[in-house]
Amino acid sequence: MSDLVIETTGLRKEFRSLRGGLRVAVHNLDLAVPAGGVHGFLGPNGSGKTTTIRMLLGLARPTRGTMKLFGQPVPRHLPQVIGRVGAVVESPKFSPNFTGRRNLQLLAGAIGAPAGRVDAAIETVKLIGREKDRYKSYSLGMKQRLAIAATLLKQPDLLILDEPTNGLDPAGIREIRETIRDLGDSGVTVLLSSHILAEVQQVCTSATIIGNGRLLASGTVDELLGMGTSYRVSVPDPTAAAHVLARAGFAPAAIDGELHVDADRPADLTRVLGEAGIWLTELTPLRADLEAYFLQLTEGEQLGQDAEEAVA
Ligand SMILES: Nc1ncnc2c1ncn2[C@@H]1O[C@H](COP(=O)(O)OP(=O)(O)OP(=O)(O)O)[C@@H](O)[C@H]1O
Repeated sequence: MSDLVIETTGLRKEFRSLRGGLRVAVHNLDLAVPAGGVHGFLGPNGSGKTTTIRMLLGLARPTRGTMKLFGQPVPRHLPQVIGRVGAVVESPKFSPNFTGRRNLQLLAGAIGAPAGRVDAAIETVKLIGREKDRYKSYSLGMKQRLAIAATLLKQPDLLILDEPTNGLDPAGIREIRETIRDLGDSGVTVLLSSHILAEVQQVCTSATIIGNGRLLASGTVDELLGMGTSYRVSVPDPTAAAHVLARAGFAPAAIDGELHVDADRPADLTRVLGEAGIWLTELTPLRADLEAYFLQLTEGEQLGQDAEEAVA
């Protein structure tokens, strides 16, 4: 039995453009989101995140491929699982003249959720103190938190948030990120789509990186941080070390008098050099965040642009 909450295989979505071409928004995407924690769905603008989410929620039809939520094929079995899924994809419609709390009470009534959940949801998203103010007086960040509160009324096991910090000021962003982290810690699986690397690095436990609708990398954030990292190798004899590393299949480079080498696992460098009797005086990772890695992966992608593909 799979413990994946979201699983897509060969997922593809084509849109037909007015000029008769095909725009492939999602290319054969294999997405695997494990249960628990916050999973980042990271990609530049226009890379296919919203399209993928809309397909998962039954709002758009895939051209090809399969999707499962909680191990159930969707959209076929969506009615069986949708009760376990909360999503903030588009701005929800709240009544501007009602208070935040009243809006939630109406929603709770509509879905048959116990009234007690309203206050619990308000507490979770940290709207206490403002819940009796009219919705129209809320800041963008408060509106976003109310939207998340609305999804919590059905106590979802999976929460899908499409770029929830878009358009917020720094304080609003911080609050939403805290709320998302708390939800992940509380056992809800959160899929957080974002084009902001720092956000994924700060909030997520695992992530999938896409560019132009294609999977670029996937794994725990720690794995992604470690992948393809470049190291500065300090040794008494850099020339000898460069020979040894090259013989072992690495590609050492002498940059500004320093020896730099890419490696997935730094222990491999230590071992190879140690076996040749070369002892490191220092091994320093040169890239400590996802930013450079992400930029490297998405290099050559048409960031934020629509990729037109001619009909084959
Ligand atoms: N209904 C549609 N008809 C035609 N093309 C579409 C449609 N919806 C999305 N696209 C195209 O599909 C591609 C992926 O868009 P999508 O909104 O999924 O990306 P995204 O990663 O969510 O980007 P953003 O962060 O800007 O929302 C884009 O090229 C977009 O123009």
